[in-house]
Amino acid sequence: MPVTQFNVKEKYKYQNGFSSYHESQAIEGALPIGTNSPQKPPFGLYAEKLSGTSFTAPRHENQQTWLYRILPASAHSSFEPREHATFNTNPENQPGQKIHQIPNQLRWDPFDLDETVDWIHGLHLVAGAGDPSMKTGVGIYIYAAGKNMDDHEAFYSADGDFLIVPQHGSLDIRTELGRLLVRPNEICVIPRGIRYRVELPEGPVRGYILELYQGHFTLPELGPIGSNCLANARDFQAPVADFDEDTDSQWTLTTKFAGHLFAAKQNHTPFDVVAWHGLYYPYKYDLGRFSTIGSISFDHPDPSIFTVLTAPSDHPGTAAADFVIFPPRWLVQEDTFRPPWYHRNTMSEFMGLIHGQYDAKTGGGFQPAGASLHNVMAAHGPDASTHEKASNAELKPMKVGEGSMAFMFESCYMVGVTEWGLKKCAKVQEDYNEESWTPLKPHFKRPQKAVGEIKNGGESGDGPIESTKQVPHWT
Ligand SMILES: O=C(O)Cc1cc(O)ccc1O
Ligand SMILES: [Fe+2]
Repeated sequence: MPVTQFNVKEKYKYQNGFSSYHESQAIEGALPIGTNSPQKPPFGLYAEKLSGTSFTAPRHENQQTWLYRILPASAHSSFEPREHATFNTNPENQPGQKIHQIPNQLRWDPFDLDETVDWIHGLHLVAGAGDPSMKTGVGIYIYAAGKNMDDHEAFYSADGDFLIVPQHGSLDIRTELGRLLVRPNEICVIPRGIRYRVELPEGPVRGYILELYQGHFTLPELGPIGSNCLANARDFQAPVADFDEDTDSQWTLTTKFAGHLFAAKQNHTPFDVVAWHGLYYPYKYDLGRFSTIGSISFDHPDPSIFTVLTAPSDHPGTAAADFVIFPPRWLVQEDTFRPPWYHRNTMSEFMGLIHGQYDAKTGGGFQPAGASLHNVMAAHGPDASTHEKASNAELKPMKVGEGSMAFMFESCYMVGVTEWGLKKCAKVQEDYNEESWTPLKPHFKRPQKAVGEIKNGGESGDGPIESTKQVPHWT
């Protein structure tokens, strides 16, 4: 049924807050009061604990949820391997070959829709780093599906948290903890282990996923920005408890475990959680609510000011993965080359485009549903046409990115590209570098009389006495 044919507000109910201790009960009285695991939980429910961090994780990191359900999650048959030869999303262990580590800048044409498959079979690992079995690294997926998951099938990834970025079509995600409707320009996070099924109420879907094998996403520190802006905690939405009473039908439970699929059977619905409370739950966020910060004087700031969510590595300030967006915003800087600077980064940068045009690439090659990867130290920056425009533009206040939303998965890891990402998808642009940066012309003009040229590196006393802003330009 198209989204427009049911009442969205009726079907999907949310509670607001990031990292908030939530509780929800579909039936009044289903949540035990003052105890997590009473001898007999209310209404004959089973109490079950879902741990998203180790029991002993420090309080500020600890994430767990108590579920009160009709039957425990363990009531299923043994898992059997499924599609072992064809399905593998472990970056370290790709079938028949190692992952390709490529120093080149890479760009992909828009990925195809595929109406023949469901959510599980629409997942394509395009790039990644690390190994889910060691709980290190990330997987970057393109998804494209056109079929609902089977009516009686549920899925979970044991490998990591899914950060889902829809580019086309809506996802109706029924999770154990409740329902989420996630549309383009919104994102959601489904933490490791949470069972869900995906329906496509508006037809085919396509988008991007970052699977985080280590830790969980959190909001970035705001530092001198203060206590508000960027993604505000109250704009994150978690579902409310929503259950079925079905102990009499055959279900398939499929898991992705170390990159491989396994399936088990059970004769009751996995969506039988009547009440829950805790800190470990799926959530969604509308990117339109991001309160963007930027320079109001000069120079182009680091894109970290656009971080929606970050997943820290063990080293403070260095993310295993950042999710960064480039929303519509005003640029007002004076005497500044306003697009991103030319740069090389020790972090890898995978970018996608949900809609519109990204302001750093106006040459036409970076399109919605496409992607780019500027791996560790791969030199990149505005393409020649963007450079030409930006270095000659009259610097009035200007709105950029209107109707547009680009994003970046930035990671401290070198990300390898899979066989699918490099060849099978057949979307890699052969001439990305040649088109973007080879046309750049040198503009350097050595001054006739080298007024300020400093020999042998100069001394600290050689610098101008006045503010640098008053020194005339060289050329
Ligand atoms: O490469 C890119 O387009 C992403 C990016 C944007 C920006 O504003 C600054 C740095 C950066 O890597
Ligand atoms: Fe970059």
